Amino acid sequence: MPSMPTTAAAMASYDTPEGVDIRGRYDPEFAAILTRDALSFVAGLQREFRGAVRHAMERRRETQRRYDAGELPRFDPATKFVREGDWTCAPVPPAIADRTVEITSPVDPRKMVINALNSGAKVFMADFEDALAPTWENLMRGQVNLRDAVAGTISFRDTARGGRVYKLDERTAKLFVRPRGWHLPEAHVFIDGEPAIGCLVDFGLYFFHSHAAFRAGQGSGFGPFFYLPKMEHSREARIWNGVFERAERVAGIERGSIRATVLVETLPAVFQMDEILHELRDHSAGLNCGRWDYIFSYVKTFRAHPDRLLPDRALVGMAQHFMRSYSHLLIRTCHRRQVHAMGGMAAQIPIKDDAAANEAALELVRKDKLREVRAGHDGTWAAHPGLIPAIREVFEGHLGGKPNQINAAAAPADAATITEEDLIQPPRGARTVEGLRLNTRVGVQYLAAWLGGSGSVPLYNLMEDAATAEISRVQNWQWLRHGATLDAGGVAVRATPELLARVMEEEMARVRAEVGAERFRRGRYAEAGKIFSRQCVAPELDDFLTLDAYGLIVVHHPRAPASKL
Ligand SMILES: CC(=O)SCCNC(=O)CCNC(=O)[C@H](O)C(C)(C)COP(=O)(O)OP(=O)(O)OC[C@H]1O[C@@H](n2cnc3c(N)ncnc32)[C@H](O)[C@@H]1OP(=O)(O)O
Ligand SMILES: O=CC(=O)O
Ligand SMILES: [Mg+2]
Repeated sequence: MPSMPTTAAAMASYDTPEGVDIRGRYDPEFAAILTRDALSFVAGLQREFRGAVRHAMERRRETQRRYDAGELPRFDPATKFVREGDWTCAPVPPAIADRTVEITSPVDPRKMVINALNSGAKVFMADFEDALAPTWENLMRGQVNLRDAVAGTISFRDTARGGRVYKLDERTAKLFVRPRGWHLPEAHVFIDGEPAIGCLVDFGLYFFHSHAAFRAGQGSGFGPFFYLPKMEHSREARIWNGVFERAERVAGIERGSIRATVLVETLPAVFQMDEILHELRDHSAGLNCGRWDYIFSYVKTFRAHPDRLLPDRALVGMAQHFMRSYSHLLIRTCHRRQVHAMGGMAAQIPIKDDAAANEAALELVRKDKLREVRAGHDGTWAAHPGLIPAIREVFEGHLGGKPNQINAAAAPADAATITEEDLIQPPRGARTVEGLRLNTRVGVQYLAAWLGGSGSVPLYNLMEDAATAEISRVQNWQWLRHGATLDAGGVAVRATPELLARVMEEEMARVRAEVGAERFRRGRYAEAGKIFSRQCVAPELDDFLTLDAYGLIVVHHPRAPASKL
């Protein structure tokens, strides 16, 4: 735990407008972001949209209660006219016609932001969401990094690498920024006595400081560009559209300047893709298959349906019928509406110490990307710069010089006839105690890293972030809740809290041996183990592990009693 600040800088405070209270640490660098005008802009967004956000979150809970009572997600008969209507989204801005390879990374560390912009990818998605633990320090440093990246002045001197200096190349990737989801509060910024809505802080501060430089540079007259996560219904897209319109009005820039790609990464949202694009039609930059959160959402949506248990996490890939159907329908929907249909993230990352294993991992990435481009995706994600040459080769080889396949109206043959049943068909495969062990080992290590301030980490040669960790948590919960039968090397055993307790003890010992006693003691592994166990056996499934654990990373200055958010 950091001690109370005593320097003059730490005793200074932010210059805030009426009704705004900053409870995060003071830092002169952060103060250049948290200016009175920028905070007034954020407060204006909060005041205009907080009622609609509250309502949307209540509607999520209400809809979930219906799923819990046995209803299945489906297309909404009331918006059939939108799905069947002949409309298109606004033309794609020339600056982002080519999005064949997009790299993602958290908005901090600074070095990673520079590396991502220089990586050779067409787009860099800078993340306040799945890849970032939303500590005050991470969020504010992230804002500083983004401002400097758009200004073109970002640089970094790496003392750990003999003082190597990082700065931007001549050509860089186009920047997209992903704010947090609607559900997350920002407990270091209070507006009118309540925590601000996290994504409005992320969006508002970045937009305020960078829109002019972005449009003049990166966006060639358009922008800034965004990725929007975890929406469940088009009413949530309508709120974002309102936020964009307000921002454009306040900034005095043309309507339709801001563009955003929506991640279709919840099960309810797949039934709303046309409706989401329609709400955002003047601000849309297409849809993306956020496959990891989508799997998480499948479990969450069907939490009360014992007939829809997932097999081991490693078996829930894009070849499963419900996943393939989702990706194919997304491609068809986007191309009908003349916007990009973006593919998702393969979780493999380079393996440094084993050439054969590295080649095998790269081959899996190539296969995944080939499937995507053949199906009609216009671009895809990479988690690491080392994957970009292989992914570019696959996409550019297939597109033959075209920036995308929107006008080719590419879509798989089955896409026009995908049914509600196709989209929810239970995945097939074995459920094993080994799967329970792996979920536990990965979930605990991810949570320990997240509590320590890292939101994306390499574990067992895969990239793990909040979305992939959520699958581990909810899958354990689901198996325990419904007493799933698991295979233990040919013997059938039932998933029970007692089994989890035993697995937890053994896996904690294994993690301790793997990371070493010293790192285990200094890290927050024991605390993470307790939280993860509690979440797996909770009578009611927690909506988000990051929301449940958020209070543990909130640090108020001057120190207030522990947050009870
Ligand atoms: C489900 C989803 O939402 S996916 C999207 C959200 N997830 C992400 O964005 C995860 C992005 N990826 C990462 O965070 C990282 O690649 C990790 C944590 C998985 C692995 O990171 P590391 O262990 O640091 O990787 P590694 O040691 O191989 O890094 C080598 C170099 O590549 C750089 N690098 C690694 N990943 C990235 C990245 N995504 N963007 C930019 N640079 C990167 C490192 O900065 C390092 O640079 P250096 O040689 O100049 O020092
Ligand atoms: O955000 C992406 C995902 O797969 O989740
Ligand atoms: Mg996600």
